[in-house]
Amino acid sequence: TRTDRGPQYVIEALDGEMGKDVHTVVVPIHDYELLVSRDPANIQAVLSTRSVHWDISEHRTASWEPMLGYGIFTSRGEHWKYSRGLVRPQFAMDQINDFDLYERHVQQLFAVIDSHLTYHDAHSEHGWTRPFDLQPLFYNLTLDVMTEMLYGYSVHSQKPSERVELPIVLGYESPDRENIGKHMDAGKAWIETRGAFWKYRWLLPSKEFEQHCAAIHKYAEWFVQLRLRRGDKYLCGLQHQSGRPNSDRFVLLHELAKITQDPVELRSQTLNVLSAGRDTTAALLGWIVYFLARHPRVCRKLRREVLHYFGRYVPEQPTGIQFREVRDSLTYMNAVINESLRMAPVVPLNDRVSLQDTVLPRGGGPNRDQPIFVPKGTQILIPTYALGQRPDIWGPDAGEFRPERWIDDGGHKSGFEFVPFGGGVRQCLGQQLARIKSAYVIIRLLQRYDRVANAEPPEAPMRFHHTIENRSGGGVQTLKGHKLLVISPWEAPAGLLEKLAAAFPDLHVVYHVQGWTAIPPSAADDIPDDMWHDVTVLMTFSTLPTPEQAPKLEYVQLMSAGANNVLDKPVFRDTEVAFCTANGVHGPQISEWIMSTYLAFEHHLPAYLQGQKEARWDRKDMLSIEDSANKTIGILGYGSIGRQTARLASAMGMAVHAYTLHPRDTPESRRDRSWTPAGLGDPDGALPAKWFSGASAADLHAFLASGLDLLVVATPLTARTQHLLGREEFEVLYAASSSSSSSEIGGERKKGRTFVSNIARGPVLDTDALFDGLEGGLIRGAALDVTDPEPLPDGHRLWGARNVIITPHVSGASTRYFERVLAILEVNLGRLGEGAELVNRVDRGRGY
Ligand code: HEM
Repeated sequence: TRTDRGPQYVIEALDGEMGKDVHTVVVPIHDYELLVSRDPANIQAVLSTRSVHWDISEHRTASWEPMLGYGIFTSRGEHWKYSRGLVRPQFAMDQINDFDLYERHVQQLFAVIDSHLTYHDAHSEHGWTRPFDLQPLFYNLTLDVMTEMLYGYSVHSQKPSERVELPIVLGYESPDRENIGKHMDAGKAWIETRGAFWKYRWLLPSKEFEQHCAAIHKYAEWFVQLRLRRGDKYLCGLQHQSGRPNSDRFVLLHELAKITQDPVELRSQTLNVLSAGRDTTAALLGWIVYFLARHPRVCRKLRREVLHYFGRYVPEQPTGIQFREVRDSLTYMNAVINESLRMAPVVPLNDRVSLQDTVLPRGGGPNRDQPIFVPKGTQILIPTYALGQRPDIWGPDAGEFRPERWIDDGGHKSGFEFVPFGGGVRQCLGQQLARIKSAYVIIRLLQRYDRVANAEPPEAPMRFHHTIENRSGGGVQTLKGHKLLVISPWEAPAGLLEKLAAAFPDLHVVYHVQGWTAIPPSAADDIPDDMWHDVTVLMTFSTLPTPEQAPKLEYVQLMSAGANNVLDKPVFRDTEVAFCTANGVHGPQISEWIMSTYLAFEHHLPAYLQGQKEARWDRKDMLSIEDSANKTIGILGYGSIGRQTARLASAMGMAVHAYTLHPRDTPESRRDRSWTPAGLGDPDGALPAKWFSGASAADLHAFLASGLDLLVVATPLTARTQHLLGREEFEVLYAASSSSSSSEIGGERKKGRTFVSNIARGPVLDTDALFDGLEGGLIRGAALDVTDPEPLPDGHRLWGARNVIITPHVSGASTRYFERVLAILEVNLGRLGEGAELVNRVDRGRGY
C-alpha cells in the first residue's frame, strides 16, 4: 500500500470483509486467485507435512534471480535440494559463535553512535545523542559482518579506513566495496517495484536495475576468482586475525569451494545467503530497538538481565560474553526477540504455489473446519504478521508488545502459530545465527548506553515492508549518563556533590536553590529552559517541568513523602516518568512526635508547662495518669511512619493493631517495600497483633471498634481517604470505649477512650466532627500536626478545643531529613543504572 502498511492491510481486509474468525480465504486478483491463510494447520501442511505438493512461486524466483542468481533462496525443485545440501552444513553451531568478529564491528557501530553525541562540557562523556536513525546503521553493521563471514573480507561500510588493500586478480577489476551496500539497497527497491507489476514487470525499464545487479555480481565474482586461484591458501590473506589462526576461521565461500568449483554457483549461493542474512538481521535489530525505545519498562528489565550476566561496558576489556550463556540463560532477551518477531516479523509475508491438486486441512464447510480442495497452480499467501496478531492464539492483548507472554503464559509457541523463520523443509538456515548475533549487539548496546528514546511522534503508525525492512524507525536516541537537577530550598550540603560524583562517575549534577516561598505553587519558570531540556533525573519538593520542557525526564525523586501535590500535573499524569516519594525519611521524627504528644497529654505536660510559666506548684489529679503498658495503639495506614511508631509503641508495652486498605494475609504481603533507614521500622510486618483491612466503612469500623487507646492517622490523602474519619467513626470509637474500662479528664462529658493523633493530612479528618468529638467527649483528646484548613486561621474554634495539642505541620522536620532523601536518591540512581525497579515508586492508579 502507499503507506507501507501492506502486511497490516492483509489483516484489515480479512477482519473487515470476512470477519475475525475467518482465517482462510480466496481473493480474486487480476486474472488469478490467491489463497490467503492465517491458519496454523494449513501453514503446517504447506510448509511441512505436505510440502512435496508445494514449492516457492516462480514469481519469487523471477523477482530475485537477476540480482542473486539461482541459489538456495531463489531456486525450486531439484536445484533447491542441491543448494540446501550444499549450504546447510555450513551453519553448524561453532561457526556462528565468532564473538570476536561481531565485537570488532560493534565497536565501529559505537563509534558512529558516539559521533551523534551533543553534550559537550567538562562531562563530555555523558549526554544524549542528537536524534538519529539507528536502522541504517544496523544495515551497515550486518553488511560488514556478513561480508566478512561469507568472503573473508569485510566491506567496512561503517569505517572505510579499515578496508585492507586487495591483491590483484588478473582479468578482474577490484570489487566496488564502497558501494556494494547501495547497489543491494537499490536493487532490492527495484525488485519491490517489479514485484508490484507482477507478470507485467517486463513493461518496466530495467537498465538501472541491470546495472545494480551487474555491480553486485562483479563484487562477488572477484572473491570467487581469488578463492579459485588461491585454493587452500585463501584464508592466509584475510584481514583481522583475532587471536586465532586464520586457518581456523569460517568463511562460507572457502567452504563451498571445497565442494564445487563452479564460479556461477559459488557467486549465486553466497549472494543468496548474503541477501537472506543481512537485511533480515538488520531489520530485526531495528525492530527490537523500535520496541525498546517505546517501552522503557521492558528496556530497563532487559538491561537488568544483561548487566546481571555481563556487567556494564568496560572499554578495551575482554567482554567475557559466553556463547552458551547468550543462547541458554538470557530468558528475557529471548522473550524480547520472540516478541519483536511476533509483532514485527521481518519476513511478514511468505508464499508458495501448489505443484499438484491437493487439500488443506481446514477452512471449508459451513463451520470452516473441514478440509478444502486446492487445485494445482494455486498461489498461497502466508501472512506471518497476521498470524502473530490473532487474539485467539495470543490473547486479547495480542496488539501489545509484552515479552512476558513468552515466559509467564507458558507462552512458548513451538508449532506453526509462530513462523517468523518459516518452517518445515525450507526453514531458515540462519535462525540461530540471527538470534545470537542480534542478542550480542543488543547486549553490547545495553551495556554501554543507559537507555534509548523514541524520537518519532508517539502516534506514528508502525510501517512494514514485505521486502524485509523496518520503515518505521524515524529516529532514536541513546544516552550514556544521567543529568540530575536538584531543586532544593537548602544550599547543597558540604561534600554532597563529591559523594555523588564518586558513587556515579557518569552523573552530571546541577544544583539549584529555590526559596521556600516558591513551594507551592511550583514555580518552574525561574529554571531556564536549557537547564531542563536534557534533565533525566529531577529531585524536587514540588517544582515540576511540563513534559515538553523536560522531554528526557525519566525519574523524579520527590522530597516529600506524599505525592498528592503532583497528581494533577501533566508530567505525572500524561507520561511514564517514574515518580518516587521520600517515603521512609519521616519515620523516626514523626513517630517521635506522635509518642511525645501522646505522652505529654497523658502526663499533663501542657498544664505543668503552663504552671511552670506562672511559677505554680500545682499537682493534677495523680490518679488520672495512665501509662502505656498493655494499652492498644491502632495505626491507620501501616506505612513507614506507622511501622516506626509501632516499633516505639511496642517498646513501651503497647499492643499494635494495623489497618491497611489491601489485605496483608501472607508474610510476603506484610513486608515493607518502601525505603527504611537501617534497623528501624517493622520491615517484616511482624509487630501488629491484629491486622485489619478493607475498603468499606464496615471494614474501617471493625478496626476502630477494636479497643484503641491511641489512634494514629498515617494514611495518604487521596479521594478515598478524604474525610475518612467523620461523625460516625468517632461514634464507633466511643461505642468501643464504653464497653471497656476507660478514664477521662473532663467533667460530666462522655468518657471516650481513644486519643487521636493526626500526622497525615488535615482533610483525612472531618474538622467539624473532630471538634464535636473532642467537645462532646467521644474521643479522649487529639494531637494535630495537620489541620483543615491549613494553616489553621486565627480565631478558628479548633484552637480552643478541649484536650487538643496543635503544632504547625512540623512533625516531619529533622536535621537528618535531607540526608535521608539523598540516601533514597542514591539507591534509586543505582537501580536506574541497572534497569531495576525503583523504590518508593508512586503507583499512578493508587496515587501514592
Ligand atoms: C531475523 C532474521 C531472519 C529471519 C526472520 C529469517 C527468515 C527466513 C524465512 C521466513 C525463511 C523461509 C522462506 C521460505 O519459507 O521460503 C528464511 C530462509 C532462509 N534464511 Fe533466513 N531469516 C533470518 C536470518 C537469516 C540469516 C542470518 C541467514 C544466513 C546467514 C539466513 C539464511 C536463510 C537461508 C539460506 C534461507 C533459505 C532456506 C531454504 O530455502 O532452504 N536467514 N529465512
